[in-house]
Amino acid sequence: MLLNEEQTLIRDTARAFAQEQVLPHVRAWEAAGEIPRSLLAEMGRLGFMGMTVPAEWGGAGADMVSYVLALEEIAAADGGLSTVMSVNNSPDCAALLAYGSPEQKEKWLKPLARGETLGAFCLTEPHAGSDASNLKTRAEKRGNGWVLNGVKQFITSGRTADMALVFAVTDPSSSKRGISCFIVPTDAPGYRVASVEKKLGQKSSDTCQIAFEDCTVGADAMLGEEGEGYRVALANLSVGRIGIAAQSVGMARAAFEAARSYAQEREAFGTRIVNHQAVLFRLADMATKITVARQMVLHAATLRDAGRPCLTEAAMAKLYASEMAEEVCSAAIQIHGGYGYVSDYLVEKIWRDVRVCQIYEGTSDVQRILIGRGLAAL
Ligand SMILES: CC(C)(COP(=O)(O)OP(=O)(O)OC[C@H]1O[C@@H](n2cnc3c(N)ncnc32)[C@H](O)[C@@H]1OP(=O)(O)O)[C@@H](O)C(=O)NCCC(=O)NCCSC(=O)CCS(=O)O
Repeated sequence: MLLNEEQTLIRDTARAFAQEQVLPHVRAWEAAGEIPRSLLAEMGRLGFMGMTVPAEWGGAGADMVSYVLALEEIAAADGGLSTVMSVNNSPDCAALLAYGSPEQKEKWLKPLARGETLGAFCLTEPHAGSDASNLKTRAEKRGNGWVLNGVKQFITSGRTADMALVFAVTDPSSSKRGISCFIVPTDAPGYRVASVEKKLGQKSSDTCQIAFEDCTVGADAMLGEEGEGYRVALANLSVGRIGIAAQSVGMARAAFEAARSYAQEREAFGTRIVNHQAVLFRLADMATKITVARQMVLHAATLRDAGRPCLTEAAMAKLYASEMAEEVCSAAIQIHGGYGYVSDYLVEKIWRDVRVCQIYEGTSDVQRILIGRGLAAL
């Protein structure tokens, strides 16, 4: 796909930012389990935290193609940071843009899209991941507002976010149509970070279990209509999944580039290892698969920009790109030999970081369900 001038500029800006201001620090942030808030603020100033949000609501007003290009660049520097960016953009900003009232957009979307505040997305529960409508978190009407009780699991930015979109059952007798979405400030009494998970990868971003204990919000906290929450979640997750696919491409590309550089320097059997056909063919396969995945991402994003349905294409992009990325990152370790397995080189980190792309925002098998439904509807 050929990029236009604006898309190229956004990609190049994101690449320079990621390589200069992110990459040199990733080991330190991984060790600290934290990304400096000043960096997120800078990303906000560059327009990366609300990329497809129109300027009137604090965003960059860019298209989806530009968004996935920028996300690939950030992911090529740090997987954890790309996930924070991804959740903030979509589902969070996207859901507020699509379902928020003008007052909600003014109060919550503008600062989120500008990178002045950070968002979390609380759908998953300890017993309800793929089976996302099987929620136990309850929201009960009390006085003029709502009281939330329940536990949410695997919440990106749960400790650092300023606000969260929280999905809770408002009518237990109505199944999927009894779920509503609430905008909850994380300093509301009753929002408690129950634990910060110890993870395989993406350690720079926090992933938390959040307990809602008589967490009280006003009537104006509901996003969308009562009972519309499950739709709000699924509609925005499907778009968010194009972003996860872009992150997968970015991490795979970074591992590929590291392996190519290493192969051009390292010598074995009297020559640089890139001259061994086994290594060169491995690099050729890696580059081909990354290119295929990127085209799938760009295709899904282009459909989205054109206002065309892209549910199946988004699911296909996430499925292929995330599984490809693990394979490519493993091949990059193989090219590095023993050095690929130790922390002197980044490929071991990238391999750890990319694994979750096959799990979060819908596992590979959830993507297969969605693709299968798309095929059945043909
Ligand atoms: C496995 C599932 C795909 C199963 O979905 P369902 O069969 O339960 O859902 P449906 O009955 O098909 O849809 C319900 C409702 O929503 C509407 N809908 C669905 N998709 C869309 C869409 N793309 N756009 C608009 N509307 C949509 C649909 O029409 C129905 O509406 P009506 O009732 O007819 O009015 C699903 O459960 C699934 O995707 N599971 C995976 C969940 C997942 O990805 N979880 C990760 C969440 S991330 C998180 O919580 C924390 C991590 S974070 O990233 O920080």
